[in-house]
Amino acid sequence: MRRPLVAGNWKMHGTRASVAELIRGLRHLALPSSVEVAVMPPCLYINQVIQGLDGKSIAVGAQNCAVEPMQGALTGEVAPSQLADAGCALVLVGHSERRLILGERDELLSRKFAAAQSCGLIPVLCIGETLEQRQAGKTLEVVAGQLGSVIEELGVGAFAQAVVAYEPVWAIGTGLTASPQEAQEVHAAIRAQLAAESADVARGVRILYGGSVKAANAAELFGMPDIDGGLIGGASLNADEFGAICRAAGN
Ligand SMILES: O=C(CO)COP(=O)(O)O
Repeated sequence: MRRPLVAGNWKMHGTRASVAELIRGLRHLALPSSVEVAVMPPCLYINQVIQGLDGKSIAVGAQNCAVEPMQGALTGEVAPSQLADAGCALVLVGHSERRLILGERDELLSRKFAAAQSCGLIPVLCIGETLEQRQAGKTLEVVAGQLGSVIEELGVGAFAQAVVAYEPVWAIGTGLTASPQEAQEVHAAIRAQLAAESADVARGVRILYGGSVKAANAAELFGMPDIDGGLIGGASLNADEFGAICRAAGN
């Protein structure tokens, strides 16, 4: 059985004071041991979060990493090896905000994915269609292209130590959520694409759903057979709400 994963992507939110308060809230949560829980603070606060959560079984991840695995001359970037050194366990690769606002493309993302893995980090590959693409009936084609480019570059075996997050762009931060059936259709297609190359990898890989997940809709989404947890944005900034979402993944 796949162990559900719920990860909170804090995006570009927080100050030292608000992060301290969120850490306090997270420390008080009763979390189900059947669920793996992670938070992804802005890079600046990773250290504060790792120290603050000491003893609490919540993993810490980053929202991005450099294309080069090791430290070196790459101004403004953070190497996967540095994230691992700081105590991170995971890293997001290809969040739609980075694809769309910063122009990150599939080829670059395969390199980040490989760089992260070479340092022992678990990459969480984010894929998903825009509203325009969905309305044009291209959802499965877009998602298959984003996933397929990493499979092509690195081989399906790379997904034995990775997570996929399906995040429809139109559902991010909008309050619109894919219905459990809509999400399940895409998750099943993602798993089938992996299964075409390796049944074992497909069976083991966790595919998270992201896009306006809240305590109120989490259980229904997580109840679908191919949804193995969530990547939570806004709702992860509230410890109690985040805790309720984690508990929904454990039921
Ligand atoms: O982008 C997301 C997580 O990576 C989802 O964000 P929201 O939960 O705020 O819609």
